[in-house]
Amino acid sequence: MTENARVAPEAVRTVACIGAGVIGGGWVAHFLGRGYRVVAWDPAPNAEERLRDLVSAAWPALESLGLAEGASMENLSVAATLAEAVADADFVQESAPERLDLKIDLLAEIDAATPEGVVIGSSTSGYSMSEMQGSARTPERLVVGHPFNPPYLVPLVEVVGGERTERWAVDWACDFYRIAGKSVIGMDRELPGFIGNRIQEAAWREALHMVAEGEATVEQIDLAMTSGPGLRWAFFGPCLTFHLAGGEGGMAHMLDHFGPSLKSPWTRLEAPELTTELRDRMVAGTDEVVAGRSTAELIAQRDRRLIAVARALEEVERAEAAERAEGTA
Ligand SMILES: NC(=O)C1=CN([C@@H]2O[C@H](COP(=O)(O)OP(=O)(O)OC[C@H]3O[C@@H](n4cnc5c(N)ncnc54)[C@H](O)[C@@H]3O)[C@@H](O)[C@H]2O)C=CC1
Ligand SMILES: C[N+](C)(C)CC(=O)CC(=O)[O-]
Repeated sequence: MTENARVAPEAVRTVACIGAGVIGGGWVAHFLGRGYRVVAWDPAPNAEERLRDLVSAAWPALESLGLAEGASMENLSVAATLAEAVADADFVQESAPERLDLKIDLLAEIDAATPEGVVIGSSTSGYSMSEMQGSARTPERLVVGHPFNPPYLVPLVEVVGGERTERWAVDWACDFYRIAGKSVIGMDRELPGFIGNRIQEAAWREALHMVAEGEATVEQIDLAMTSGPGLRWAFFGPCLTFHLAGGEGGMAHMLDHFGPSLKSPWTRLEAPELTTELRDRMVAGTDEVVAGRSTAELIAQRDRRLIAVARALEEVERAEAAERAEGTA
């Protein structure tokens, strides 16, 4: 149902990036690295210089990952006005500050200036599109495309529409982001914080509780994640990781064994009721992800990946230390 779109996702040539700070600039670098022409607009007086610096700094990483054919920093232009930036766009990515009033007005302005049938994605990290699309004339083409920082290296983008978004726009955006090299989660309903932020904000809230109450230092919290769960989450995620915590009994044994501790005061958050339905859903969902692999196979995969991540980090750290010693870092 993407016939409502002006161009097919695979025919996109020009992307407009509105707002070019940390995330907008990261999107610009990503799209350039993938061979698109990018037109950016940002109202800050030093925006162009800052953006070109960000892209230049990102370029070596993009080169080492492999640039798309024709990819070049020369394909970036910075427009003088928002209307100029979106005039020839096949897709628009909005990455302005996270303020609801600003997003509502800006998305209406982008919508009014953007050619018909062009999908507009917002990088918002928490607002729902239903909250933001109220003033747009054609809200049916507005979607959330929530990235992770930096968008040119972290692949995930979460895509979801609002109450007034049409299905074709969500499908189109999912297809486009995939073609543009992203790992896409297309969501069929709006959730506060989407999926990734909902998970990481829970950990973040606990970290802030611990620092506020003097229970742990920032260093301890970061070490706890980078030497612990974070290493595993890079490849298995919390569900498959805890499946292995149940040994041969897998997720079922894990929930039966450790489920009651969800109610213990380890966490300051309200715990969900571990109903039979939730337990069974977790076990079935984990079985799908396991896809027939034995516990031994999963352990071997996990260990190979842990070693690979550790080696890769060591290599980077050694290179940085050598650069520091040479005074180049
Ligand atoms: N920083 C992060 O880690 C992440 C941020 N996001 C989302 O990305 C969006 C941008 O956040 P950041 O890049 O971190 O903020 P930022 O403050 O680094 O960049 C915002 C940019 O928007 C520009 N701007 C200000 N008013 C504007 C307007 N009316 N129209 C267009 N641009 C305007 C600013 O000059 C600035 O360059 C937010 O919605 C945020 O929630 C999403 C994922 C991660
Ligand atoms: C800090 N943040 C909530 C804006 C972070 C994100 O939205 C995603 C990320 O990059 O972790």
